[in-house]
Amino acid sequence: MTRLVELVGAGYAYEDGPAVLSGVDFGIAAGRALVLLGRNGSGKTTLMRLLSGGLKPGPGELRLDGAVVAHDRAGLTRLRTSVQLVVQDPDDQLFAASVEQDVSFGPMNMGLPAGEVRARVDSALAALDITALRDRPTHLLSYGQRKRAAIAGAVAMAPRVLILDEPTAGLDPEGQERLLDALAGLRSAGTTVVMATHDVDLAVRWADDAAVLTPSGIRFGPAGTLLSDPELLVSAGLRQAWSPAVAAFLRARDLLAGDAPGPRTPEALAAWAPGRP
Ligand SMILES: Nc1ncnc2c1ncn2[C@@H]1O[C@H](COP(=O)(O)OP(=O)(O)OP(=O)(O)O)[C@@H](O)[C@H]1O
Repeated sequence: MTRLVELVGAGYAYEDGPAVLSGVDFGIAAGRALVLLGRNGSGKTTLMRLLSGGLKPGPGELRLDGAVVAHDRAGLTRLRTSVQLVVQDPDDQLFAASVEQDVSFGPMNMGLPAGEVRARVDSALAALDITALRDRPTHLLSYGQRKRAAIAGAVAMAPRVLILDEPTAGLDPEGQERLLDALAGLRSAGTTVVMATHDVDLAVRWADDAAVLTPSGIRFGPAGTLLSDPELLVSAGLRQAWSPAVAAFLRARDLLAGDAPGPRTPEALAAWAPGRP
């Protein structure tokens, strides 16, 4: 599995504080949907900021395509054309007067020609389904619209890896589905997407791989396996996911073959149940 960006032997402590992360060997593999889970304060945001260059690991190193990233202007500029982080609160990210101005800021700052900037903005707005909001002042957008505008700003940088800190938090169910559709479109266009979330059900449904931050370190593996492990979930302060719990219940009653995947959503269970004995 090719790791686009990775931390090797990495740790981080904020000034005057204890180490938040230590001994981290962890990377983002091309083409996989990766979810980060862990209790409040476990270090998810810190990990994402290390992977996207906002923080410098100490000790350890960050590598992009296998080469150590220098945390200087040239190194970080190169990193940011490949890896983009969208922070949790869109108001920490949006700063320009209109959606178009905000989304075009990154590509303009890269010195791209006007036509290329325009094409990237058009494509990012379309990907997040906010083309109609192009001229709207950012401060007049709804929270969900601001979330999508902030993500569009990162998408306009055409990153290979898009890292999202709790992108669905605060969105209503329809807003969550719209966002997941947008992420599915980005993934099929070749972008590797990583998200931090506290929503274990969403993680099971969405992710290929999971990284679970526990007091004894980061556990990494296939999302379906890791997030069906009750002990791991308890150690990470997470509740059990709905679909593995339902599958275990059905298996215990011989309603589901041992290796068959259970229904992934309540709607799928409702559709599946009538045909069962
Ligand atoms: N700028 C900072 N200065 C000092 N300590 C910080 C800073 N940012 C985070 N921390 C501390 O680092 C630890 C990890 O925080 P981090 O934000 O990475 O956790 P998280 O898993 O993203 O949490 P949450 O789920 O609440 O968003 C916490 O103990 C936090 O108080």
